Amino acid sequence: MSLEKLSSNKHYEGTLAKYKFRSAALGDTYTQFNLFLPANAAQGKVPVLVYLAGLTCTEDNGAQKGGFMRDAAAQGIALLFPDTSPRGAGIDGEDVDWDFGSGAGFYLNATNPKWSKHYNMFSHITQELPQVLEKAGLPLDFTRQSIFGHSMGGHGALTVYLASLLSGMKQYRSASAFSPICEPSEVPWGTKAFSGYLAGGVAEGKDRYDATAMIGKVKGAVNILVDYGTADNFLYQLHPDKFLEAARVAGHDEVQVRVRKQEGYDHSYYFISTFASDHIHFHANFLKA
Ligand SMILES: N[C@@H](CCC(=O)N[C@@H](CSC=O)C(=O)NCC(=O)O)C(=O)O
Repeated sequence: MSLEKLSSNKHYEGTLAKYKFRSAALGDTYTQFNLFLPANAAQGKVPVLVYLAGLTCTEDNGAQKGGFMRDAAAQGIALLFPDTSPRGAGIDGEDVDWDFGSGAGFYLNATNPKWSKHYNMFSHITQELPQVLEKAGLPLDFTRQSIFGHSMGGHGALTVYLASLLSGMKQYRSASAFSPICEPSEVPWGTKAFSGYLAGGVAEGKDRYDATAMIGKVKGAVNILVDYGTADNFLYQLHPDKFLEAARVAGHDEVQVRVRKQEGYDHSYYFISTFASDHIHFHANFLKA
């Protein structure tokens, strides 16, 4: 599990580096990630904010187009950008569709035997990456960790965060999302992923990986921010209104769950980078508390 550094660039007085390692969680395939370390990481461990990208993305989309680094550098927060799926697993059909298989890991642990050796992005994000980075001696404080993401990655951020609360682990301090798939068990992207990756199909997905179903089960306080655009051509896949309604029914008020409707914005990184600063500052409130 040793890390190989592939590139390094000075960025806002810190460093953005790309690494590669052989992942056990992803079935012994090579995976890559980008890591931004702010300048103050030279003095000691810094908090970590994990960014999960969407369908068709790699570890590069958020790092190159998200516009997150200026504020992360100013706040002294590291940014971790994992890939969105295993690569080159050699599974029949994994490279056929853009919304299933490669580039579309959905941040779950597959239980369908066809996919379960490799498609374990949930374990990769929540366990393997923190262990590998800590073992490598990188100056990261995983006791101060939060998570955010876009679209499929927004679904990932919300469900990883809520799963950690429901398990009692509280691994993450806060979660935020740009145009997340909030109710995957009711929309085409999600039902396709759950039917394919999970032995128990959509019912298993609804129980374990559906933010709208999960938020209703969380009893304690949550720290969640969601932004979506009214001109998003994928809005029918997202259901932010359903997530908000479920949160309110469960007693989570606007301090705990804030869902913002942004007029005229679409699904792109132009939208994400417009509100990037808000999301970094939202997480900084909890990571630096
Ligand atoms: N190929 C698709 C569009 C794919 C797309 O829009 N991907 C989004 C994430 S969608 C949900 O997870 C994305 O982030 N793309 C990468 C980027 O840099 O914009 C089509 O043809 O419609």
